[in-house]
Amino acid sequence: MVRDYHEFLGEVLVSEEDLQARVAELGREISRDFEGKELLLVCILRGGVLFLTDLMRHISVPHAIEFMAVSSYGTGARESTGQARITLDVNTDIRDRHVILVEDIVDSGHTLASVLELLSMRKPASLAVCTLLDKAERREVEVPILYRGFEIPNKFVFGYGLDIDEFYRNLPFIGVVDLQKYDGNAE
Ligand SMILES: O=P(O)(O)OC[C@H]1O[C@H](OP(=O)(O)OP(=O)(O)O)[C@H](O)[C@@H]1O
Ligand SMILES: Nc1nc2[nH]cnc2c(=O)[nH]1
Repeated sequence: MVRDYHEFLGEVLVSEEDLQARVAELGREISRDFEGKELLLVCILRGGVLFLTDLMRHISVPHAIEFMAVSSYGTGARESTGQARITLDVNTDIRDRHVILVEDIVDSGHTLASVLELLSMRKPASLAVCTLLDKAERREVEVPILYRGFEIPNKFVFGYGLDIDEFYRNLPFIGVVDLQKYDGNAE
């Protein structure tokens, strides 16, 4: 049974109000930076979906959207792993286009590093990263982040696209998981 998140919510790290305000700011910033141009927003599934759909409502320059999926291997569901493999590629030619990668969170950096390596070989006009959350303390490979919603501490978070064991992505805020309570009460 999927449990009520109140049973293991440590704290609300970013409220719905603060999230929405920051997403709107990022959208305005991107719109200013790309004025007169056309954009391609590439969302990395699945966590980035809520962020993408809110962000694009605040981007006033013309933009198309595409999706990629990456699977990582290794240590366990709540640890990043150092290896990432593209399992779903964009469905369009990105050559000479202005591309922004949209992510929910950058942790070790391996997911983004793999995607950036692949896409940069295809010679886009520009390639930038927009992430809602940056867990900078955990970085293992440097990745260039142009647009950043919030830098967050090294805690496991959920909500607004981010899952715990695939659930809770629908919550409108970012919460910290109290892992002792979550794992301790697991069936
Ligand atoms: O910087 P990294 O250490 O590579 O971690 C970041 C990645 O981890 C999460 O995806 P996850 O693999 O949990 O998939 P999901 O988005 O489908 O939940 C997140 O959405 C990023 O893509
Ligand atoms: N749900 C979730 N996924 C992540 N992937 C990397 N860090 C995190 C995190 O804190 N929460």
